[in-house]
Amino acid sequence: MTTAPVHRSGFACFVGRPNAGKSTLLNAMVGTAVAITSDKPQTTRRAVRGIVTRPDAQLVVVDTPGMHKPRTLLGERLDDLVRSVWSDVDVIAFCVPADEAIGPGDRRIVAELSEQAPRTPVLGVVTKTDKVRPDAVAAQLLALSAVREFAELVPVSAVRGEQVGVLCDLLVARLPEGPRLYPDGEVTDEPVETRIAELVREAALDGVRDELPHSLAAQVTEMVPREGRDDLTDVYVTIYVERDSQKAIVLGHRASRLVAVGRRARARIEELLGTRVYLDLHVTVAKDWQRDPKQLRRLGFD
Ligand SMILES: Nc1nc2c(ncn2[C@@H]2O[C@H](COP(=O)(O)OP(=O)(O)OP(=O)(O)O)[C@@H](O)[C@H]2O)c(=O)[nH]1
Repeated sequence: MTTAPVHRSGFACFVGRPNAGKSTLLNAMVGTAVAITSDKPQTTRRAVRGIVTRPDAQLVVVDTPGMHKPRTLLGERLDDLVRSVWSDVDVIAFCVPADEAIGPGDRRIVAELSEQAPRTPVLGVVTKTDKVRPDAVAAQLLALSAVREFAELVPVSAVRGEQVGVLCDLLVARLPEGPRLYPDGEVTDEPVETRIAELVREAALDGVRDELPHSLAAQVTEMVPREGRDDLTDVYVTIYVERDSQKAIVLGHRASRLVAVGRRARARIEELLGTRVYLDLHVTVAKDWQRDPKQLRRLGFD
């Protein structure tokens, strides 16, 4: 007698300190760059979803911003967002990088996880295993196992693609039985405008120094097909900074930096839209937008 194969579907999320490698892991798992990544902490500000569709399962991965001690209104909103995601998923992967000691920040997140999602299974993931020797990976797994009880412990290297499939299998195993939630071929349900704004922000963040990243936001103000052309899209994006000095940094000498940012972002947006793109970037100062409820709402951080 044969039984019908089981199909599972549901939601997972990656949790961890900023820079733990969550977005990179999500991208490796989905196979397409959905969430943006950078070497600056706190790059991710939205619950971007990556969708893995395979014959036996559909896993929707929700990427959350790195947790941190909130210092601004934006910080508080981000933490609220993270918590609302936790209580809404079937399985959580708690990530720590192999090359950094587990510290109070990690323990705080773990404690909050236990409080906010007491019944959700949590997998312990050691990321960036390619950065250290195998014995250090083993030591980190041991250290992680002392933090709390995990449903599974998994070492991964998103950059080398090592163990990413294993992690995916373990996440899928924790999903309930159910039909597909999204059509085949869909990798994210983020609106295209959001993905475009994120691509611009990613390009603008590249190479800037410490304090700017948190002050930078981007928003698509208009996106229209060029009249009479089906192969060209006009895209208008505003980049927000908090101070004049930051505007000068983003623009660069005679706007040379902005031009380079535009060139890089345009290539990615063309890939995304499948048309040629005319990209118009405009930099504007929105004073202290991270602390201003009205501005936060306008930029979509409700
Ligand atoms: N060597 C190595 N580097 C990695 C790996 N995964 C991520 N990184 C790097 O670590 C940095 C942070 O990665 P992200 O994926 O942006 O980290 P995140 O946890 O999503 O960060 P936030 O968005 O700030 O929460 C980037 O420079 C990545 O290239 C890995 O498997 N190996």
